[in-house]
Amino acid sequence: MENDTLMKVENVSKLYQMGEVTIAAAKEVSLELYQGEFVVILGPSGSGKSTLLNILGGMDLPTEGKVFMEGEDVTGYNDRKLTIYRREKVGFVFQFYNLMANLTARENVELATEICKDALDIDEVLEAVGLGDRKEHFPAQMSGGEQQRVAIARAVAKNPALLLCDEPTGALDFKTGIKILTLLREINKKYNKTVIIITHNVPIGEMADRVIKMRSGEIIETKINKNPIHPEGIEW
Ligand SMILES: Nc1ncnc2c1ncn2[C@@H]1O[C@H](COP(=O)(O)OP(=O)(O)OP(=O)(O)O)[C@@H](O)[C@H]1O
Repeated sequence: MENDTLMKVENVSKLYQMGEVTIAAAKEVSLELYQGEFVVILGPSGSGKSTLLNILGGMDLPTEGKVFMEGEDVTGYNDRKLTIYRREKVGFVFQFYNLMANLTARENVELATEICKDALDIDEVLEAVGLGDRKEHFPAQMSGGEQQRVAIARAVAKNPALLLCDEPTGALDFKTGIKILTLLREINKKYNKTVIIITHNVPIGEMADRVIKMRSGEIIETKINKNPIHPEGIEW
């Protein structure tokens, strides 16, 4: 693991006012993310994982605190700058792929890269995710695992600084899930991308360089894995 800081989260809270009650979806969260690191954020439902992910990804702003990407204060961005931030700095991978049904695998990736400055070669990335021979297939002609590979290619081809994955194996069977985790680790190494997975699936933490545990909007534990295991060694 390299120690160049990519992101800094400083005392971030996200508060929701529900009538008389204030809900803290995130409570004074502070953390640093390093270049090329593979991080798993673990926590049960309602622990604040999505809230943190949305803030890291520039989809939401905190009520309090600051977020820095490569030294720049994202929390000070206006809407236009936030849009550029999401477009150029962050690649998203979701549980349910979110592909365009009427576009082929290649076109899905192409569409995402068209608006990016430093996009990678689409065909090379599709090869890297193991879809070299399925580029012209539509999502309906592909398995869930293959669709998730397209979604990963789409996120990676933008050449973002950060890859945010929200329960990327949540809709997949165990074996396919392991393959997707293996792919995410390969992408992390090959492109030296910082990858963050959020999940409630505890064993996935074993493959990470660092595991961050959340509960009730707070980070309750951070663990560094000196020897993260190969995803094929994970069982759930
Ligand atoms: N827009 C909102 N308004 C009010 N409360 C919210 C809002 N968004 C999230 N919360 C609350 O904040 C807490 C954290 O939610 P969050 O979605 O971040 O958890 P999570 O760990 O991602 O859960 P899950 O795994 O179920 O997606 C929850 O108690 C949730 O109900």
